[in-house]
Amino acid sequence: MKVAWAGSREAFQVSDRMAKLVANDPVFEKFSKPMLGRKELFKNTLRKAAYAWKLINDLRLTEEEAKWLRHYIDEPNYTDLHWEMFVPAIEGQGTKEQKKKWLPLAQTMQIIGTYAQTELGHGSNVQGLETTATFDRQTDEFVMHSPTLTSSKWWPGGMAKVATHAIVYARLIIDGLFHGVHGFIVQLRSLEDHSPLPGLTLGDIGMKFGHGTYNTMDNGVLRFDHVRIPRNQMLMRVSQVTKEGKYAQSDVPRQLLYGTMVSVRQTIVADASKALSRAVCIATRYSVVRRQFGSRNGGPETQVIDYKTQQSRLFPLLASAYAFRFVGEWLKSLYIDVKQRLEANDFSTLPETHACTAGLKALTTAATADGIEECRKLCGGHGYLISSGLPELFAFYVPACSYEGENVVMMLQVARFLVKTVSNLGYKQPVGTAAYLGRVTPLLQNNCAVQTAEDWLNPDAILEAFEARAARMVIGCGERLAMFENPEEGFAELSIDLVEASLAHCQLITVSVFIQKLNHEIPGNGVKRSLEVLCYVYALFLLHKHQGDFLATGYLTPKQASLANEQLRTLYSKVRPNAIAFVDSFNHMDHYLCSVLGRYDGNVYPKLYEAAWKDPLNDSDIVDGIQQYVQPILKQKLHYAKL
Ligand SMILES: CCCCC/C=C\C/C=C\C/C=C\C=C\C(=O)SCCNC(=O)CCNC(=O)[C@H](O)C(C)(C)COP(=O)(O)OP(=O)(O)OC[C@H]1O[C@@H](n2cnc3c(N)ncnc32)[C@H](O)[C@@H]1OP(=O)(O)O
Ligand SMILES: Cc1cc2nc3c(=O)[nH]c(=O)nc-3n(C[C@H](O)[C@H](O)[C@H](O)COP(=O)(O)OP(=O)(O)OC[C@H]3O[C@@H](n4cnc5c(N)ncnc54)[C@H](O)[C@@H]3O)c2cc1C
Repeated sequence: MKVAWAGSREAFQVSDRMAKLVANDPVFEKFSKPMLGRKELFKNTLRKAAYAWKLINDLRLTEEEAKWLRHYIDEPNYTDLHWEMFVPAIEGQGTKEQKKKWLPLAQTMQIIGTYAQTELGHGSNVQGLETTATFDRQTDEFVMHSPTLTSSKWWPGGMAKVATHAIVYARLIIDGLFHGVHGFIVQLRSLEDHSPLPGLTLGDIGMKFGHGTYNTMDNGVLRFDHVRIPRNQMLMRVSQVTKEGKYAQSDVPRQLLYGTMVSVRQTIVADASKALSRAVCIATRYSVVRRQFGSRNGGPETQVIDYKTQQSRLFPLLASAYAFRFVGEWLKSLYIDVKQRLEANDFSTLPETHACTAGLKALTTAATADGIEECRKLCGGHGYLISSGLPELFAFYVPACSYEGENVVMMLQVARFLVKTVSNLGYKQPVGTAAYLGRVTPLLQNNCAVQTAEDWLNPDAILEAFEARAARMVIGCGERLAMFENPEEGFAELSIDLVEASLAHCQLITVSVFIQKLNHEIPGNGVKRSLEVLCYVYALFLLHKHQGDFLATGYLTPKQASLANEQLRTLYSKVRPNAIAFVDSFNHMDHYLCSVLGRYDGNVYPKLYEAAWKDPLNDSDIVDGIQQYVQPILKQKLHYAKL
């Protein structure tokens, strides 16, 4: 099962080796983080990042090993942006010459980069960005400028205090004409003394949600006051500006400029499965340890994991962690395929890849953020302690619903893809994840044939249900859209339904990938049978949660929906015996979980009690302030005007 979760034996070995390397190195201790002030916290992160970079070089780690090392260090910091956005942006949007010049500097960290796209006034709407890059043909330079307060670059990670360079997205202006938003390599700080270069105002945007989590990252604000950069620092794979000031758009889609975001969105889906698996591991292990009520004749109380309500909240999240793991693997292969096609200027799968990365990013991050919070609640009061590991995990994770594409905005991109697919049905057969829309007649006409709860243990019945639901919602939106004279107005008016139809489409993808994974990639019987149970839990949980869609579209009867719920209850009883095996298969070390409740040894109460005494407030019995502010109250016998 560990290999099934890791994806392969080799992947398991790499991640296991890196997890142990981090867990066994005191430099990467993290329990004390919440007690540090912002400056200490940040300096601590710089120290860890420097030590990690030395480890990577001393141990000659591979790129894959280094990714896992950074992952298990589990601390947002400037290297995230450098490796996951700055370098990929140059790789994806730079010319051969630009890659030849900048990549060696970036790959040896002689320069440290960030990705500066979002501004105070615009994040989702990239075409609305205000920073300008005006071409000066006299000097063969671009003049970077922040014309308004809202044009201030705002949020880029690592930009406030560390990054020496940035990919800055700005409006290209030539002779007063706007030629779209493009990326520009801009140096921010001196490589000698790290001071901001002339014309640049740089700072941190302030503390973020949760204490010890994202405040290890220096998300920055940046303003330009007519800063000049050479013309060859505009990323020119997609579009070019000649020395004479002529703008040329290559025969590649302008959306390749968005390629870095697509790349990160597909990694975010894999990250969602990791984050959700951490929370589920903690909540499952604790639910086995925790006993409450149910004692018979002085015997032990009931383990809370045996309550059906606890199972109905926990096991769908366990199943979702596996579903997101598998769909993340599938999405990565889709992304690798599109990257290879782009090399050959084949853009045929770019729209679908964009829709899948956008939609699955939104689906998995929303479900994971909600799931982490549910896991905190599943642990009762102790889930609210920092030592449970859950509050910090939640605070670290929730911005994923906003960054790399705000979730609703992303779902609207899926809707745009689906509407276009439906409008082309007459003369273009949909393929890939939209292929089911090419079979709408049976999907619109045939209703569910399930007669018993057992009938739901059939992948074909489940697949047909999810295809019919999505098809009927998408086609329904298409039909209502057709009634609007102005398609854009119709899209805006129907956007709520369109987002719901997009969610149905994305849930179909996750269910379908889970089924495919079981049918084609999981060998043998034991692991396969166990994962089949989780696949049915995932699918039937979604069907139950969204039964309104299945009923409203006429595909399911209330009886069939009730049979699905009955089967779900039965499935929970099948998950229960393997619950700990499922979470142990994540191979999360105690260091990574950073949770007293989720300890592998289950030794919760003594360790909870021990952790309490580490709080600085327990350094003394009579703490500072008692004499000055509490004793007087006790002695003054003051009271309300009217007792
Ligand atoms: C740092 C990484 C560490 C490891 C990774 C893990 C986690 C991350 C950790 C922490 C976070 C750290 C950093 C966070 C960074 C950021 O957040 S970077 C900034 C992210 N910002 C966004 O995502 C902005 C979202 N907005 C957009 O992408 C675009 O504005 C939007 C697509 C919404 C609209 O673009 P626009 O140009 O206006 O296009 P249209 O809607 O008009 O569509 C025109 C056509 O283009 C197609 N299209 C749009 N985008 C793409 C794309 N990416 N690829 C391919 N095609 C695209 C669209 O479908 C339309 O096609 P049709 O005309 O319909 O055919
Ligand atoms: C922790 C963190 C790290 C980040 N790091 C970086 C970074 O390194 N580099 C970088 O460039 N950026 C970064 N960002 C910024 C991030 O990319 C943006 O915050 C994100 O893209 C959301 O954009 P926004 O803030 O403009 O949201 P908005 O779009 O302003 O969202 C506000 C509300 O408006 C709604 N809305 C917006 N448009 C529409 C529409 N057309 N239809 C319907 N509803 C709509 C949204 O659904 C949302 O409910 C980071 C953000 C965070 C939180």
